[in-house]
Amino acid sequence: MKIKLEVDNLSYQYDQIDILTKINFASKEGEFIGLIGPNGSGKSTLLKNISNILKPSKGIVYLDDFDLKKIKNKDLARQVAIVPQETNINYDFRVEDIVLMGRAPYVSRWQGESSKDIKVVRKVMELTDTIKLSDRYIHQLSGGERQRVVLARSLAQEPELLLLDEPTSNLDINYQIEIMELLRRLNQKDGLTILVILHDLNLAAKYCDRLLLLKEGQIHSFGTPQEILTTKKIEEVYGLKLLIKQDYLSKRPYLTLNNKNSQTKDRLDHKIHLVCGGGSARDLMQALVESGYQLSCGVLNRSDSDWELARSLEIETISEDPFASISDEKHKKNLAKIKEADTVVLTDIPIGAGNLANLKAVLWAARNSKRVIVVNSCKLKNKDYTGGEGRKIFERLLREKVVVVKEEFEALEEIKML
Ligand SMILES: Nc1ncnc2c1ncn2[C@@H]1O[C@H](COP(=O)(O)OP(=O)(O)OP(=O)(O)O)[C@@H](O)[C@H]1O
Repeated sequence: MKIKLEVDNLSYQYDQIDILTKINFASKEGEFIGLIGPNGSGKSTLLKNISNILKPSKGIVYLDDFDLKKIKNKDLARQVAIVPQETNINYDFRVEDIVLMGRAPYVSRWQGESSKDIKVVRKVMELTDTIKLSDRYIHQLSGGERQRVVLARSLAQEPELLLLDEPTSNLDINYQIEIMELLRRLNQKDGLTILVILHDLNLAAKYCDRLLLLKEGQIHSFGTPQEILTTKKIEEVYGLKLLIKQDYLSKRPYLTLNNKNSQTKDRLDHKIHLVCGGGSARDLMQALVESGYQLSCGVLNRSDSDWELARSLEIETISEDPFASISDEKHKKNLAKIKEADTVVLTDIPIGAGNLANLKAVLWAARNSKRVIVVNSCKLKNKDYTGGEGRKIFERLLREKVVVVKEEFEALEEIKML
């Protein structure tokens, strides 16, 4: 059965200092939640409150609608396991014996461990690749090996809710991926509900269903990776401007450092309106933002990949319904943005009926002495889904005074030459 976690109005104080304030959230059954936030924002404290290591100063934690405080320790240990941040173990036991300790909630005091206990221990040691460490002593292990042993011990509890405090912090890149993949399998196949603290936001984006973003002991926001990992929210919480792209296949965000952070903050006094679509501005859009240009986009159909990217970069965008042709209203807005712009860039959009108005808008720009840069690659030359009408407009455009470049990066070079 999948377990549901609910945290109701939880506050926590250390030495009368508020560490967590009014935390409210609920997981769905069998959900994979990432807990993110800067150092000291209260992530570990929240995890400890949920696992009963700390008692909330106010508020209640519910497991499947049962108040956690009222659940007996042994029962709780069958439902909830925690993999702590600190994996130092004060006693020097063999690895296999440490993992076997995870069976304590099941082992009868009189009969000792059963064959089932042994079977579970073997299974979780295989899953965590710790079998080969079975006879080693815990103090002989590296930080990463110890982390996997502690995870194995928690899995041996066969919990329904697994809480993990930075389980990948000591792991090399191979084990990081392996452990996250293992957690995903346990979540998807066995229905294990997971709440995991992660500092690596890309791992969080890749694996979690939803992210709980903490700031100074309060929930800043809670939602899907796409909703949470936006440049705006990350800047609000971490004070850092990151570039956020979207993975082409999974559609999940991924973050890269913006090397020109300071330049981005000093925005250039140059407005660019980008007419794009279908991923044709994938690299250019980010490069322009990174370079500090004031960017607008339009008209883009919602859910188009360029629209998604523009949204994640928080670029002002004129949007149209998915697959709809551009309405008069949106066309006018597009022209208004073009009027404001210093430069208009047309990327390699496919010429479909939906894009005719966009082509007309760029033609209007060129005829009204706007600086227009056209990324003219073969798709635009060859593919016209409008029975020739789009092609005619495009040819008219090329007869105007426009700068034609072949590839996206050349458009950026051209803009920079101004
Ligand atoms: N035992 C303690 N006594 C007093 N204050 C504490 C104690 N443990 C943590 N704190 C404080 O509580 C706040 C939240 O700490 P917590 O460890 O929960 O943050 P975190 O988000 O997990 O940080 P990190 O990312 O660095 O692990 C911090 O300001 C910390 O200094």
